[in-house]
Amino acid sequence: MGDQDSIGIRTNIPVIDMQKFPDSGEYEKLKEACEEWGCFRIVNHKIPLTLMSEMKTVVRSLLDLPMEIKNRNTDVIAGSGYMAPTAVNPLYEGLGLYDLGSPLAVRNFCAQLDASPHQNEIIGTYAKAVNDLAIDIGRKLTESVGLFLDLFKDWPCQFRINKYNFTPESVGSSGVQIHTDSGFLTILQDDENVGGLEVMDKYSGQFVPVDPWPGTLLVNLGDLATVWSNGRFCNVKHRVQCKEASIRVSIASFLLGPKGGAIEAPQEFVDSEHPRLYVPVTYEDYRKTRLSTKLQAGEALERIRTPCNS
Ligand SMILES: O=C(O)CCC(=O)C(=O)O
Ligand SMILES: [Fe+2]
Repeated sequence: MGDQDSIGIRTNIPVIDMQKFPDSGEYEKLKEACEEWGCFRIVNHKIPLTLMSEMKTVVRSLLDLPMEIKNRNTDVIAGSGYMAPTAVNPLYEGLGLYDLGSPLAVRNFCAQLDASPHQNEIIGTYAKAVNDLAIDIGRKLTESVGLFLDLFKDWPCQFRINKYNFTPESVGSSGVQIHTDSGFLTILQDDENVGGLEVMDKYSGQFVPVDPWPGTLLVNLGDLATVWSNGRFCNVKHRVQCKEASIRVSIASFLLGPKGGAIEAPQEFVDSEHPRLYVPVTYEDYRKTRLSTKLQAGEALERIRTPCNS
């Protein structure tokens, strides 16, 4: 699925039209997108375009705050707070909020950054809308493989506001190295003008550029989607490259996993031909494994393999 160039290399990620559900053809496309790419664009989602652009304006101004204010955005869970540029990622910085579904967490985040009541209102509205959309997509994804579960209702969502300080000197270098997301799924509002995001085609190993497409959103599946689906869904490898000398801003919202509960493949995905690949794991434990091993591109899944594949 997706377009191919003249020598058969896939060049475009799939597009899912949210308004076409419950059309069975769209479910089929969604399933294929999850299995073949672990990544797709969504069009005709319910997040108003005005809210998306107002949110971009707000996050740009938060990222422009002085360092001493951004540093007040401290971790709530490991790695959830402000990340300043580092030697490994000198062009990247990000602010973070855990958890989007909690009005109190949103208020705390805004208070730390001295956000105005207007900014607070926009962040709160966006957080609720994206949280609801993540749950809706999660549900459609499970329906696409024939399961009707209310799996995601209480799962926390975290967001990261990413800024890439691209300059003429940095063209050609890396903004964020190759990685997979560790949670279940990610909704990304990428920069409407500045490209640089690339996803890996799992067959060819080649990177495919994800060009900006204003008004749409990108969905990436993470490691826990691979665990839940017993290896059917692809945890897409991706990276951000500096392609042009312009500041790039994106908002990534991660649907992580059940709070404190373990995630495991349902029995429907396990049979003699498809033995259980992974032991049940909580998001928190899996995240610890990723951080302690520094394995960022899905390799940490090997650490939770079922010992005897029963
Ligand atoms: O900035 C982007 O487009 C991607 C960011 C990303 O991959 C992430 O935050 O996990
Ligand atoms: Fe990512």
